Amino acid sequence: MQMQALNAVFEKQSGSIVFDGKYTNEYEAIKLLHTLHNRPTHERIIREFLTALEQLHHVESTGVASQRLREEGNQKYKSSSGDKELLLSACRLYTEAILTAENANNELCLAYANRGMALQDYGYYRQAYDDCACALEFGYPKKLHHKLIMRQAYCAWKLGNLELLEEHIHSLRGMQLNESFQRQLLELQENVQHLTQHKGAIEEQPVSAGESSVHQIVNEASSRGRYMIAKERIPQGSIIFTESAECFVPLEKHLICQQCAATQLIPIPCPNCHKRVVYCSRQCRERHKSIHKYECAAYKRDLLHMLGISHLALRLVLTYLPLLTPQLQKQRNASELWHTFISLANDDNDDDITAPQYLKTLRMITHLDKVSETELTYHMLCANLLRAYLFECTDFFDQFADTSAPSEDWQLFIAACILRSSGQLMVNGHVGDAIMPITLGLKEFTLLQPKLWDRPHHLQLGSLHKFSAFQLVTAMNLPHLSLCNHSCIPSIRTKFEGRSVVNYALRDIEANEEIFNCYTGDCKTTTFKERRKQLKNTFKFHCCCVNCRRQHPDEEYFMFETYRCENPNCRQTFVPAEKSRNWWKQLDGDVLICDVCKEAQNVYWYEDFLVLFEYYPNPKYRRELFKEFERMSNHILNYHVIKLYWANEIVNKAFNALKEGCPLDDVDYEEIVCIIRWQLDGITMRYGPNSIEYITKLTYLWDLIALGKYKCCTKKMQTMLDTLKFMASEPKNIFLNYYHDFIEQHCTSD
Ligand SMILES: C[S@@+](CC[C@H](N)C(=O)[O-])C[C@H]1O[C@@H](n2cnc3c(N)ncnc32)[C@H](O)[C@@H]1O
Repeated sequence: MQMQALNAVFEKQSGSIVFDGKYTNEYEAIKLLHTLHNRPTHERIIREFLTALEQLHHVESTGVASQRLREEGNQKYKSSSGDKELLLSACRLYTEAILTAENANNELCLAYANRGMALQDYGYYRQAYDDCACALEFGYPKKLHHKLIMRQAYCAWKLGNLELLEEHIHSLRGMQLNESFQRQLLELQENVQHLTQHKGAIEEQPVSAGESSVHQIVNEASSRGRYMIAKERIPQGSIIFTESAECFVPLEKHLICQQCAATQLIPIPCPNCHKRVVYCSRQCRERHKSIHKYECAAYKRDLLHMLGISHLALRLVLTYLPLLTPQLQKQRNASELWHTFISLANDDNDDDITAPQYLKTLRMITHLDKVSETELTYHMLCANLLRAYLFECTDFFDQFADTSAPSEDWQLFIAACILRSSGQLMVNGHVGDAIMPITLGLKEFTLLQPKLWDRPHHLQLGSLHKFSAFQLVTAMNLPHLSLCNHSCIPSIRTKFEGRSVVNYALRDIEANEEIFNCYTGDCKTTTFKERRKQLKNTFKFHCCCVNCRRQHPDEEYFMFETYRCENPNCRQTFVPAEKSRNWWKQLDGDVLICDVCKEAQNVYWYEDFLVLFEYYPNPKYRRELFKEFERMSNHILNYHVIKLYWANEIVNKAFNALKEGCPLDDVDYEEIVCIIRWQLDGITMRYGPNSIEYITKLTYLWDLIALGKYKCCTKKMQTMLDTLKFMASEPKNIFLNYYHDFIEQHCTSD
């Protein structure tokens, strides 16, 4: 509905835009919009659209709904008496109560207070501490403050934070406390003496932003622009550089921390924008304030997810503009503002490695001059809409009141800046991934899943495979990583760690060799034709990498698509024509034809397999299925995509059967282990041994080891453990805990 409304708004506007001549720059493009004879009509249409998007809510009814949820939570809490699952169920209900309350503060504070109590019982002390602070912030009854402060003091003690503990003890000393609270206070005072070390556990982990000197940027006039090379030999697996994104946005409405991109969090929402923005801590909420104050009204209207890359462009402008304002405030009009801004972007005197991120960002390449008029119009209209939003719904432009240029000129300039950032991000933006539980809905939180955890950050036995998938969660601006040019055989592997990245050498890189990223799927997962199209459409170049220069650039891809002809007179290996390659995803679709003898394959082996798969719970058919899976190799070679796909389905089915109480015997387990190991070898071939694809599928094997169904030798285990280095720390800690809790004891020495 909203998307349709947006399209209608854009359609009404785009009809009156006429490009006369060649594209000049973002400023001129926006000026074209600003000087249209019917601009007042356009402005009215946008205003009406923004008003229609407003989603008002009734504080009273949200309050009532929140209260109901909190009371349900209370019941769970009361019945929990030490039961961890029930305790987490209570936390989950309290979380819903917090999200539902929105800004019904009288309920919000109670929901926070109750969640804080349950989280403390569970052992999430940092989050419990913050919940108490939130309860106080949103108006928890004054006469009960001592309860929350006592809880905060307790959590501070558990977190080893002496400073906070002392602060809260000090407040408690000034309060009237009953006997029981006096006793608790005494105990806490004793704890102060035990706590000699300040561990500062409430502090966010510092992000290493240092860039090592093993690489450098080459800036010479060439059609492929700047690029990165190795200054010295970089061995496989070593870190080339790290970078922390100053700007990112969550993708697909994922409820991740808007400040640090943590995916595993107990949410502290902004109460004013309909549960669309959450943080992992109060500290993150505080740090994000300078951005959120201008985005809150847009989230409230659910506007930003409709605008794709322009949202990240807006964040770039909101983040970097304050740094540029000193140079801009003396400029008298939009044209001067623009020229000053562009001269900063063009001034590349600074060394590219050490330049601050905003300068690197300003200098990112854009191909807006090469996009179609339709595409350009779309991005112009998005930028203009965001400009109008900032003007109509926020006080963003007030900050320029004392500068030389009038507000109208600042508006034009800001829209041009957003458009420029959008163009840059089209070719420089990055998408970050995260390992998350497979079945988790968008509004669910990993840490609050009752059936998953045994205690904080420690999974229940047999649950690791729930982390067998990853999702794309962030769109990020990483201007240093963006300096890597593309190759279909990349030389780096990027690990996404919240809003930071660590870039490892995928293989040995020799001194002076160029360091390549891959902007598309690589040459093993996509065809030459697919990549060529994407690189041309989005990145505006033809790839001439080592692979693309090969006589058969699809050779590696075809390794996973090769068949042996069923025709006894042929029996040749072949790769089907592109249009029939997906025959197996839709059996009544295309026919598979041998490329050599041109005979249609009747694929009986595949149909037999599918029938057996349906009868999986029946042990007899299951055994047959395993055999049929093996026999597939008579028809599809190597680590064929079909076999890799079905390996995963069989393993999944086994774990689902286990969940549903369908017993598997030792022979089944042996077969499943063989399939998982084969699958892991295939994934290693296709995606690499340190890939997120490999790590996520490792979870199945680890669960079987933990359940005592497979004995793994220490050496093999060490190889698996080594891959964890390529994981973000949030899931890595969970994997390591799981290893120590359940796996270590099952490893054999030979
Ligand atoms: C993310 S930027 C890479 C850094 C860029 N070279 C620069 O100077 O800012 C992507 C753009 O670089 C250029 N590029 C990247 N890889 C290339 C390649 N292999 N061959 C030619 N041009 C390339 C294209 O213009 C592409 O749109």
